[in-house]
Amino acid sequence: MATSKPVCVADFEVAARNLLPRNAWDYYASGAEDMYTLRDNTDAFARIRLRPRVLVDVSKIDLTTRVLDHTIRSPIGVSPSAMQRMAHDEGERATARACAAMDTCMILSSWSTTSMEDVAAAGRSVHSGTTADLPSPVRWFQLYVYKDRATTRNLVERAVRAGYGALVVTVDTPYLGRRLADIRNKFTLPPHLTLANLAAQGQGEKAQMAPGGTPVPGHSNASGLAQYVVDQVDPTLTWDVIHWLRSITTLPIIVKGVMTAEDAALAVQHGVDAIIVSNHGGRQSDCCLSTIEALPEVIAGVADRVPVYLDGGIRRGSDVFKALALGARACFIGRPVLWALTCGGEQGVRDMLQLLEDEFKLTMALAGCSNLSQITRRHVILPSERAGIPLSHVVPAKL
Ligand SMILES: Cc1cc2nc3c(=O)[nH]c(=O)nc-3n(C[C@H](O)[C@H](O)[C@H](O)COP(=O)(O)O)c2cc1C
Ligand SMILES: CCCCC(=O)C(=O)O
Repeated sequence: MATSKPVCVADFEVAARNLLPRNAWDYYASGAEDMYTLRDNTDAFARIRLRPRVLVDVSKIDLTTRVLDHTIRSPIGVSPSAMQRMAHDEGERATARACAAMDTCMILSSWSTTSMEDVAAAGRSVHSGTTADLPSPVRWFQLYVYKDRATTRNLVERAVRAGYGALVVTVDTPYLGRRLADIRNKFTLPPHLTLANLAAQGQGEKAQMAPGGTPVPGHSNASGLAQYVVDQVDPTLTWDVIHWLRSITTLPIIVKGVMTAEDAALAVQHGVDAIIVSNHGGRQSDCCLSTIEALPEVIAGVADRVPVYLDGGIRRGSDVFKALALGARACFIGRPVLWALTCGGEQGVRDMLQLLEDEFKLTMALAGCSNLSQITRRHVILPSERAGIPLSHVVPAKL
């Protein structure tokens, strides 16, 4: 932990940067290519301003929300990020315990360095220790679809058995984005760690990330990770995969990585249960829009038929407020979890989530909202509106 307690998410980042080995820091922090989208994800939030309402009783603020059929304590969940044991020996277990303690949703990566069964048990132990009637923690499993469908099917079946409540299918990664630092570092997983979900199904050798093998599109000189993706992950996926998944599981299906109205409408047509607007933290296609800028069109494409969540660039409670004002039902956090994990394991992640929750609650109070349904489109003002287009042209007043 830093010598003084972090007072904002950025403090966790500075502390983690000083603690992590280069290979791990670069992998966690990088975006693709020139990292325009990575920067835009945060900068675009900063360009949105609030329209606070006053003289509203905000002495009690209710942050609870529902994600699919689960009630969680606040609309701030945890995105899937691979290989968390590079940050802290307890890795994904610590994140699971922190999420359970904070009563929020954790999405576990397919490429965790702890098996999904061990993570499931870790999340559960916090709750079962003291109060028997507390609900099980909300955990979803993020799925990469392997070329080998038997491998994929095994992952899904194990996720069901381990009690995961939904599948989050990542759809923005037919190949890995070009992350220059990882290429320079020839990034691979440190030798004492494995992609535990694959190793647990007897595919330890597939979880090696050695350069060499099938040529990687766009990578004259690939990182071990990019090579692993090109060897294993199915780049032929189409919307048919949703129907295939439906044929093998009854779990709700969420697609992660939708950025346009067209794909949002297709996702609904193909029967998904929810959408996560995500550009993979700017790690896949550089130059695509920030997620907060893409959110309005995705919301329009969905037209209230399924819930829309968002990740990418959330670093402040006010960012969560802005996303909800623009129509997201909840937000998910990526890198800040890895920084907090590095700094203080489970306690670090709890502190970071608490900090974001406190900031969000204060933003609500200062904007005159005492529950989430009171956060509306009229609470935010976009750069185009600041530039002179009157808000009344964009959102009709509902007084
Ligand atoms: C180190 C790292 C690993 C990630 N691993 C995965 C993954 O395994 N599966 C996935 O769907 N997304 C993965 N992501 C993307 C995140 O789920 C999320 O979309 C992104 O980090 C959100 O942006 P933020 O970091 O600005 O909060 C990863 C992101 C990072 C930074
Ligand atoms: C297929 C990529 C695996 C991990 C990941 O999603 C990331 O590094 O961004």
